[in-house]
Amino acid sequence: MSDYLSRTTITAIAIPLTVYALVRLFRPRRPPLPPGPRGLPIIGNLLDMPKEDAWVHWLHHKDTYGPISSLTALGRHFIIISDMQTTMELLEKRSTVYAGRPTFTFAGEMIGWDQQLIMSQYGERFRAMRLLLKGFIGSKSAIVPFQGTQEVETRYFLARLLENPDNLIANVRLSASALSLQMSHGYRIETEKMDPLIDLVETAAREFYIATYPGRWLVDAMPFLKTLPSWLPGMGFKKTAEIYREHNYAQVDRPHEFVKRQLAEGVAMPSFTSTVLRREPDAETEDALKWAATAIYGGGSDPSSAVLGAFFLIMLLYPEAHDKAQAELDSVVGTHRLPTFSDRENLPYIEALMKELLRWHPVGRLCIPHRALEDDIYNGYLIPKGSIILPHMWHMSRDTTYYTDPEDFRPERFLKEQPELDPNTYMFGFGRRACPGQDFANAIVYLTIVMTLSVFNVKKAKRDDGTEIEPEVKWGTGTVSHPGPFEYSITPRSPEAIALIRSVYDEHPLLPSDGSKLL
Ligand code: HEM
Repeated sequence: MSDYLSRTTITAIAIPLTVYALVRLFRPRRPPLPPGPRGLPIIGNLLDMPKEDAWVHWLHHKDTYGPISSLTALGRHFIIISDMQTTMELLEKRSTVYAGRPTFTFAGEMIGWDQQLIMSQYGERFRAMRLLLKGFIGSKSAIVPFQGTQEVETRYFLARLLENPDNLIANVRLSASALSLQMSHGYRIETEKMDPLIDLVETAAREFYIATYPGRWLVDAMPFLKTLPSWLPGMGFKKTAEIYREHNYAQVDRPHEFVKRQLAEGVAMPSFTSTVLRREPDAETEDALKWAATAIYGGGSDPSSAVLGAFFLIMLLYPEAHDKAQAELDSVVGTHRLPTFSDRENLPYIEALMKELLRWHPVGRLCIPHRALEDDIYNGYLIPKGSIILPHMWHMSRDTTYYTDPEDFRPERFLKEQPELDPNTYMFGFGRRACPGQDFANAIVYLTIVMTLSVFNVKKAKRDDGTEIEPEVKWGTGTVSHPGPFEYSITPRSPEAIALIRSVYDEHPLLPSDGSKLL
């Protein structure tokens, strides 16, 4: 009996083991992940993840592991791509596979940032938002109707700069916000005091950075925590999520309702929101509309002001570029009027300077992460579904395959008979997630540069003894990299320039802001 039992037991154990061994032996082998640092049991590469300044942290990956490398932390795969060819092959050619964004329980599900275009997942709602934006700002011709507004706003910028040259960066931001909100909602901001809508948007943006800070919210690693009752100890994050959620939704709903009231009263300014609302959209389209409208100012004003902040710093560091740009403006436009959009095609040096500005200081050095929506195989490596993809744009901007002496700021590289690679092909991102505001962004940058240089000299500040002060070059470490504070001198070029700047108040008297109409 016991013999029989032991034989049965052995058989019962041996059969499944044999089957398991055979399955393993004949199972198609999963290709390896791209190379990367060796991880520890359970936590994987958690200790290899960046604590701050992620783009610097990943710099060495290209030399150590090649153009594509990987890490796995707490079961999540991160793929770092450091060259153009791999990026284009994956994110452009296989764009549907890589059209996702990382998911966050706290920022996404609990606060609702996954409703915002920039964090939304690929699908019908995403496509509806992108389609609405495409018709409005998705091409050079689409933005033409807003050029007049842009010219007036940029002239206000010059006038504020003349009155208060010390507030350069705040003024740049104000201008980008003023323009974006006019385009998105026909909303005129307060310029004398803090505007309530900008206050709300900036609060929500600050909270977004806190909410997506890697490793800060335990609920991202253990999503079940969100279902526990709020009175339990350690559940304070639920209250925080509630407050942040209120701000996130308010920044979307309040300007949208403002436009609806303006339309009802027959006083709505032309804008993205009023144009689509006039077509009486169904509920789904209206929902897509209000979140897409938020993307115009939420997605646009920060990177645009970062690029312009970099422009002013670069003018101090490379005075020869400043002088050449001014000389071109003087010969093409003259000094009796301000440049406009119609001058753009006759200003090749300015166009080259804009490209070099984008390349030399990539404001989004690691792009916005994409997420693989299915398993993919590239060059024999497995990129598992759910992997977070980090395209290292800074590396691309410094690649000597495309750029000679990449550390030099040299607009001439784009004016050669064989121009070097135009950074517009990658600095605005890739595939289905590429920036929808590229032409609008270039228009903002163009007009600010040409109008500023035609009436102001942008130079290094001087000490009392006349010696120049070298500006401090320090770049912010956020997702969008702004320059740190630096000293400068911005002075009008002539009395004629002063008169041109001031003429905006006669030609376009300042209208009252809409701040008080935002309920
Ligand atoms: C010079 C200024 C700008 C730069 C350098 C820039 C760059 C970028 C980059 C690199 C991305 C990520 C693309 C990707 O994931 O592959 C992006 C996304 C985005 N940008 Fe821009 N951008 C700028 C201005 C603007 C403007 C003016 C708008 C306003 C409409 C805008 C709206 C957006 C939105 C909504 C997204 C998210 C798209 C999505 O997830 O589908 N950006 N931008």
